[in-house]
Amino acid sequence: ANDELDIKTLESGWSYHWGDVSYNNGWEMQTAEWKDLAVFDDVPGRSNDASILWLKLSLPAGHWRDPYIFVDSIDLTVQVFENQKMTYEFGHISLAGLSQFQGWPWHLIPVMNADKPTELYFRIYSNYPFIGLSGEVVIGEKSDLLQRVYKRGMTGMVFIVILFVAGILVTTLGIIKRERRIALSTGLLSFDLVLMMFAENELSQVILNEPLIWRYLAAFSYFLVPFFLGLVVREWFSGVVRRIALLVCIVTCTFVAGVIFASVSLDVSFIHAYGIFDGLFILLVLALLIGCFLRREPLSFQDGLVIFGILALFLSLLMDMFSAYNFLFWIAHAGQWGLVFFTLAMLTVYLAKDRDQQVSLNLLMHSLEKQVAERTFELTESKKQLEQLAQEDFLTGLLNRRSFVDQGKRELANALRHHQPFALVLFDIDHFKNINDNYGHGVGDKVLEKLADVAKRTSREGDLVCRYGGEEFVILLPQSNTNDARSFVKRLHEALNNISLMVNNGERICITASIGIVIFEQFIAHGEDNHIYPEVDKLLEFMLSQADEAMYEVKDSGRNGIKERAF
Ligand SMILES: Nc1nc2c(ncn2[C@@H]2O[C@H](COP(=O)(O)OP(=O)(O)OP(=O)(O)O)[C@@H](O)[C@H]2O)c(=O)[nH]1
Repeated sequence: ANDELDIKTLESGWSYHWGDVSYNNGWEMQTAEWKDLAVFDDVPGRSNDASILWLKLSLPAGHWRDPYIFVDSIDLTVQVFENQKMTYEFGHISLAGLSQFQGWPWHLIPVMNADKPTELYFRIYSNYPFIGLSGEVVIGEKSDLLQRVYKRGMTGMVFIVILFVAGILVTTLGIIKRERRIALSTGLLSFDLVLMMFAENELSQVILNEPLIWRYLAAFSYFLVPFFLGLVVREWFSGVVRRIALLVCIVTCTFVAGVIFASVSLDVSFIHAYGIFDGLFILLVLALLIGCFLRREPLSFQDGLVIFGILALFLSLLMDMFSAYNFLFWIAHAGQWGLVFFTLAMLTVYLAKDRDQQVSLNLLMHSLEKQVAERTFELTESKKQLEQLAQEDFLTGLLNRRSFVDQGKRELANALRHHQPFALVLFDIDHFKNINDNYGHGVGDKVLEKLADVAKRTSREGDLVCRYGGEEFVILLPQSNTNDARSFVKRLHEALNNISLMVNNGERICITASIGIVIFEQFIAHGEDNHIYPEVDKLLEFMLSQADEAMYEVKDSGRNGIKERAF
């Protein structure tokens, strides 16, 4: 890029002089003792009290139209002289050689007479451990240099935008998903990093030429990184690391409060805090990382991603730090990659967490639905059972009296509507009392069960078989004419007579029954205006009483027989 744009790195032609040299009352540069400087950003032989360094740059003649020298950064303030005139000043260095920190912007220093060999003198002030020029020092056309610095700034802006968008995404998603604390802590950290990166970006200086303000913003957002990182870790992890994270937050806040107090009350510039903070930063983030690994539970994929993010952030800031201390060569945007990795890792974790929640929510819904379906099925079943129990006679399982009356009335109404004949059979076991008395109630029950079984099997599907009283049974036969009813009652009589039950002593019990039958065929044939019983509601009652009477006639005439009444 340097070749394309005709930009040259200024590697040679430098010499230095520690301490001030008179330039105001007589130009003493020629008499001052200059030593050759191989690398301009690491000037040897500084004594403890030296806060002024002079640098001399011998420039050969060049063919420039509008030549400028670009310097990445200067510690801390500078005056530049050419032809015994000050041509550039950043900050103000007094005659007595005192100055104040003004921020760390990049510099474009004009070169007035570049068409012939010229000498440039840099009067640099610093009460900071570092003094001199740092980063890149190049010469070129002003427009080329600006183009380069803007390009670099724009690259940085891409990282900033990614970080900003990721921050907004995480925060919004978190708020929607009601995970405010994780969302806010991650969002705050992202926005803190955005502020730090923007304040340090080349373009911030173009937007507002106030390097000191940008430095304040950059410094305090940097100092607060462990605090927000601590918040994220606290929200994300459980166990001992939460306590470590709390400690990290407290230490960071105390540090920031101390820096503010020192710069306001003790008039100590906050840039001195950088050196202390860099060490503290390493300790705090290491503590957080170790804390993350101290957990008893195994690390999940998401935990791993969070740790990876913190590690990337840590390494990138470490690289930035090292390059600032000249341990590493100047790496532009080294740190920014780490920040982007961190935010993207957090975003991925967040989305993964969101997906997991969705999946477990679906699973939960599924199992809930299943449980509800099972319970509903059980309830319906028990309801059915209860309904059946309410209709059944508990001993024989036949219809009980109440449900027989209900269903019987419905059947009769149907029969009348469709003009179909029907019959009703009522029977009673003869001398049942004797069975109870002779063999016990249990045997009596067995006889009743057996009898119910026989009655059920003898009748048809649609017949209503009911245990009407103790040993009294009723069967309603819908759609049965006289013939059907007679043949049924005959079959029933035989079946009942055939019942035999073996008791314990080997004796056989046989039973007989007295049966009354009422047949309604003529009534139906003559229509509902029949004078005998027009009221449908009372029809069943009437049939029952008629059957009862018929049955008692059998009893009176010696039992074990059938009596019929027809209407
Ligand atoms: N084992 C048993 N006995 C019952 C049940 N319900 C009623 N009984 C008995 O049935 C008998 C009915 O007796 P009765 O009304 O005198 O009539 P019976 O002995 O059958 O004589 P007749 O009907 O005149 O032939 C009584 O002894 C009742 O205790 C029951 O659920 N189980």
